[in-house]
Amino acid sequence: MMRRYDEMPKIKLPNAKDIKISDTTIRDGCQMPGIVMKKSHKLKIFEYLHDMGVEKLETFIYNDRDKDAARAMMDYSYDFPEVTGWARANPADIDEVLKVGGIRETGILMSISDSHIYDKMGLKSYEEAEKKYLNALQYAVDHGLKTRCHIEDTSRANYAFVYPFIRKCIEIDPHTIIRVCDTLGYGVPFPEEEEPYGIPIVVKKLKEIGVKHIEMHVHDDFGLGVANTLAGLWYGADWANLTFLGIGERAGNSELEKIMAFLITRVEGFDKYDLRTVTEFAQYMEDEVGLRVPRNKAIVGKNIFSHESGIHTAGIIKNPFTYEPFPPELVGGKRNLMIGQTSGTEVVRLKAEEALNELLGIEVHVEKSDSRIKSIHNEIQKMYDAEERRSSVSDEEMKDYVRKYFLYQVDGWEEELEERKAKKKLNLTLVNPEFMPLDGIPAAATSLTDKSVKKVKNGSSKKK
Ligand SMILES: CC(=O)SCCNC(=O)CCNC(=O)[C@H](O)C(C)(C)COP(=O)(O)OP(=O)(O)OC[C@H]1O[C@@H](n2cnc3c(N)ncnc32)[C@H](O)[C@@H]1OP(=O)(O)O
Ligand SMILES: O=C(O)CCC(=O)C(=O)O
Repeated sequence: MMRRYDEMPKIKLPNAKDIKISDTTIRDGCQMPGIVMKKSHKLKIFEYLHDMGVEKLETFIYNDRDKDAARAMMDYSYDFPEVTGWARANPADIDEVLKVGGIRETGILMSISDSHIYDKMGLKSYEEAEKKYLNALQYAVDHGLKTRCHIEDTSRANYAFVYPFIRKCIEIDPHTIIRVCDTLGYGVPFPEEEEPYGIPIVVKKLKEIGVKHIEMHVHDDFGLGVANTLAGLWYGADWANLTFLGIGERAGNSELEKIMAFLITRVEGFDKYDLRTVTEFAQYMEDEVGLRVPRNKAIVGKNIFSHESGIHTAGIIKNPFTYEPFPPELVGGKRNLMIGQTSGTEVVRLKAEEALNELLGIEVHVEKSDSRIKSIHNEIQKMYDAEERRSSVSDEEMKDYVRKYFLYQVDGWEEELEERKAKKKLNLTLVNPEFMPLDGIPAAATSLTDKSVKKVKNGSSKKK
């Protein structure tokens, strides 16, 4: 049977036990136009990353602001994320990393594509680029740093230069992490595609030439960030470098929360990570860092556990597994059933029941076949037919519908009530055995009516 999350088979990833996550929200994420992070933001992000179990992060060290934040992060003395540096391929930049004190690893930017070497850097040849980059790597090693070689723009580079160059990097530092930077998102996850685009082939060949550690850093310009990062992991990379919410240059980076949620829920062996704070983390980014999180954003968007359409809500009410990829608790989220244009009667029944429970203070069960449910559904549908309403029906409005159809009628409600009493058609099923109906009318309802009728007559329960 496959009717529960724990009954679903998990995917096996050959090197699952070696895979680790590094974060670049505070580095590449900060490069996003419009994002300005204060030290307090960086520290809070650092804490959230710690809660999630992220192993490492990288940070700039170019000015006192950067250095101060890096030192403050290290002052937490957390085992993880390890705070690492970021430098261009210059001894001077590496000196800045060393000046922070306490940083044991740095990334070094080694721009590898022709346009980066010749146009951006103004270098005259591959040899000149190679000399500059290897010199910086040697300098970092000589100063006792662990290294990462950030091979920038690998997916638009000439591999007749890339592979021999990387061989020389691992001669200098056999344990260096080779970061495959898909800088403009040109990579593709298809195993048959060759260099420079094919991420699987690039990663496989790097392994073949003796690279021990490979990290994926993938931009999302063509929307393939997550697919390419996973392709890298599947073919032998052991690190994924990501940003929370995918913030970063242009279309951003591959999302930390997506990769982690995928690994935790779908792949064997990732219990070490914990995403229970990510919904709150996203809210923090919205409230404090000023980033708007789209409501349909995977994993953390407000809609991720919101359901409105008839078939979906009816399924969810019976078993949330039908239309939820994982339980909301896993990411600190909350299920939200709503009534809107595409809703059927089952969700109206549930929401009516909830409204009654709240209004009456007792547990009430309402049948889907109850004609009043149909009436409420019809009234709501008419509102959408008029094409004026653009939003869902709120819980407050639902209470008004329930007052109108279950507790009294707006026009002639007394007669209707008498008629129903006479016909004994006040057919709420009252689950609470202690509840004593008063002449067939729920007691709480009678005490509500005077006030509520006035409210309805004022028009506050009119269609919105
Ligand atoms: C793809 C990426 O995300 S790369 C990271 C991008 N992030 C950032 O740029 C943010 C941090 N940057 C900074 O604070 C500044 O740019 C600094 C401190 C690094 C340098 O500032 P400046 O000296 O004023 O240089 P500026 O920013 O104008 O230009 C960047 C320089 O870096 C050089 N550079 C680019 N890539 C590399 C590289 N791989 N190795 C060494 N130098 C490089 C450029 O050639 C350029 O120098 P040039 O003008 O002498 O040719
Ligand atoms: O430091 C890196 O990851 C390389 C620069 C970069 O951000 C990129 O290539 O996209």
